[in-house]
Amino acid sequence: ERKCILTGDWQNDLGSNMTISAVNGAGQFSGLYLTAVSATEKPILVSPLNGSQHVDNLEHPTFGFTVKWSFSDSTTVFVGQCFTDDHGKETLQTMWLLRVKAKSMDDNWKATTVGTNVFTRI
Ligand SMILES: CC(=O)N1C(=O)N[C@@H]2[C@H](CCCCC(=O)O)SC[C@@H]21
Repeated sequence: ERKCILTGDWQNDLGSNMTISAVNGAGQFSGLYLTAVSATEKPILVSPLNGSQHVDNLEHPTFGFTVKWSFSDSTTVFVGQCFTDDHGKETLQTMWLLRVKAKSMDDNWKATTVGTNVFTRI
């Protein structure tokens, strides 16, 4: 069957790149995320990510990871699944929640955005 281990380099349709390190026996991994876009005006810097994927059944595993942005007070969580097409091409179909820091509780309602995004290997 077609296995999908997330280790490696990925790019999404915004042009953001991520590198995922070795996935350990428990499915845990870390990595680095370089976003091509940002909600802040601050200079973009590489940011750390940590997450885990299912490794018990490597057929189209689900995963999740968190990016703690190094250049802003925001955090993004990604959740998704790895699919492999008939030619062996892998894609990560994800949804994400970006939480930016709200100035006060009054701004809490508008501090989380959601989106979908697809990653392919580079
Ligand atoms: C994959 C995807 O859609 N995104 C991506 O690659 N970059 C943007 C956001 C970057 C946030 C940077 C930190 C900040 O602006 O405070 S996370 C969701 C979106």
